[in-house]
Amino acid sequence: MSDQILHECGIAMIRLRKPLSYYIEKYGPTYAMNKMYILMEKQHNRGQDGAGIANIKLDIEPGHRYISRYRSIKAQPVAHLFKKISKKYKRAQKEGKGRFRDEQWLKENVAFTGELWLGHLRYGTHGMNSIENVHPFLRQNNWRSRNLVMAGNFNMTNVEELFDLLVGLGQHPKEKVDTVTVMEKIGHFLDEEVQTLFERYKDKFSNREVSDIIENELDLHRVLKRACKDFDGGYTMAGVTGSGSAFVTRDPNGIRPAYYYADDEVVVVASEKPAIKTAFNVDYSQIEEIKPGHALIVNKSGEYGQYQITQPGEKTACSFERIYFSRGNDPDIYRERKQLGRLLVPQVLKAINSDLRNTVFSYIPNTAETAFFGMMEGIEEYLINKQKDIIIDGKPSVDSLEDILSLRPRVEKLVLKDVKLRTFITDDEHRDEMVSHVYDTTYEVIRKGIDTVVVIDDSIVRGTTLEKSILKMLDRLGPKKIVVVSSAPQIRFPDCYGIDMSKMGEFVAFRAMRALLKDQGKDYLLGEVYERCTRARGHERQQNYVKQLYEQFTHDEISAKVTEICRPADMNAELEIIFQTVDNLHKAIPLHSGDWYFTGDYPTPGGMKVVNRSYVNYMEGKLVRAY
Ligand SMILES: NC(=O)CC[C@H](N)C(=O)O
Repeated sequence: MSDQILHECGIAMIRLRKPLSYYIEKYGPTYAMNKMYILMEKQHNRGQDGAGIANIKLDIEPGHRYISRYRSIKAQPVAHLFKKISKKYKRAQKEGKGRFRDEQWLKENVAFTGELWLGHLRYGTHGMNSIENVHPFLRQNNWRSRNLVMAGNFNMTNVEELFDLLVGLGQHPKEKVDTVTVMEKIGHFLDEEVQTLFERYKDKFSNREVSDIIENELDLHRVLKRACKDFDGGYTMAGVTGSGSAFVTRDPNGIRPAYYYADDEVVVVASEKPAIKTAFNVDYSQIEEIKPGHALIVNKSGEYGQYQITQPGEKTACSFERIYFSRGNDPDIYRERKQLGRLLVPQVLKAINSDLRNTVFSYIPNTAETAFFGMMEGIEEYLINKQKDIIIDGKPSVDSLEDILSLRPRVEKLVLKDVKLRTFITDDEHRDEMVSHVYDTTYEVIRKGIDTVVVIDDSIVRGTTLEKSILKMLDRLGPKKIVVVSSAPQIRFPDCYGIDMSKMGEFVAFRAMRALLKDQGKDYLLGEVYERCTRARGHERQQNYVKQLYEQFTHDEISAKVTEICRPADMNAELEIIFQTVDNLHKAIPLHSGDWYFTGDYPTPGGMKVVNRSYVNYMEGKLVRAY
């Protein structure tokens, strides 16, 4: 990925299903902490802002702490958290001696030794990047079962409405941060559930007995059904109660990912499968997806199941997870990325005039590497078929047979990513120069004026890194032509379900469409669409009016204009930018069909509102998020 887009959060949950002493004996006292560390570290790709972790101890006597939480916004937040936690363990080992292996002593004296863990990696899409906004969030209460600890990978498109609903319920929230809004909504119905159970049993039992009954009978299924019905967005929300029940619930379209594994020792949940696989060394086929519109609920005694929370809609899981965000060592994702590269081959061959002798193939590190392998397999296949044809035809006339058979695609590592250089010199010209050195290249492998360079990237969002860094750098090598290939289609519309790209005017595809309108004297359409968007404001069901602007042009016209925009002023080589088609995207990634950023087809009414609002913001010159 050359243009950085910030995105995503990751969740990690572990519930030990047997008494703590079982694990102490079998694996040692640090078992769950170690597993949690791996689970979170293997998802570090999902949170650039911070990380947090909470731990709940089951069945603690009154007077002892049973909820612990740490959060960090340090440069390596996961490592920072676990350094602090392991310090506690080390001290306990030193001071406790033999008691370090005693369940009772550990739980009474050492934090983070409970049976239930909830971890989170954050990239914020709402609110600032401050420690207060790092998950898990706590909603505290003196009744154990009313305590709620929450963390999520989510973005709601109707936070304002949800906030108003809370006020309507009689609450008085002190902030508008989306995680608080969502937690307060769930917390409200958790309170009601506890209260209902209390009313039911209070005449027959003492209050202390009722508390126990409540903890055992707490119906999170009912709580979530009531709380989630007004959510509009993409979400995987995880929560645990002070009494030790837990849930992870997923939006009706399955936009955000969630996977789990369970056996008689543990229930584990994570945003990505490879994290579970690596941490617990289980078979891939044993890791299941939490179904869209469902919640995985683990009750206080450790029983678990999936329950329907909202009416599941069409499954439109985010395809960007597969193209770029998620780790590429998931076997399905690996295959899909390769297939994305392979499907681009016909377009690539056209761009290089099938001249493999004078073409060098390369990729932008690191996320485009897998697509690159797929593209090269496709090129090799083409070559073998070509060689076969020539031999079968018996016409090796152009070259000698040996020449034909020895031809191999030329592959070089042309683009290297370096650390960002500090832009301490503040004038624009020098800042641009520093930006251009984020990447470096390999010299003397390109034949000047003869070779074409093909580089594949996973996506092109704003096009600025291409223009300011990569193309300038590659052009200095003196190639005849540069072909940039994007394994993702043109990003035309904003995201509002977890990826931080809601300012439409920044997308290079949008700028291209805008320039084409101007070239063709169709500028008047901008105002027409603006009117439609403003007239629709406040309406629940809206259409995506911005689509009409893109519909004026073909895929190729937009690609050609993107090429023009990204071309640095002083570039010598010819340039061509190629994008994946949406059809091929779906062929490569059939089970994750969420494609609103490419097509404008949002799966929820809130998404339609966001795209129109984003356009209005653009027209009014407001550089703000559209949700
Ligand atoms: N990327 C995410 O999932 C963000 C979660 C939440 N909206 C936050 O800003 O904290």
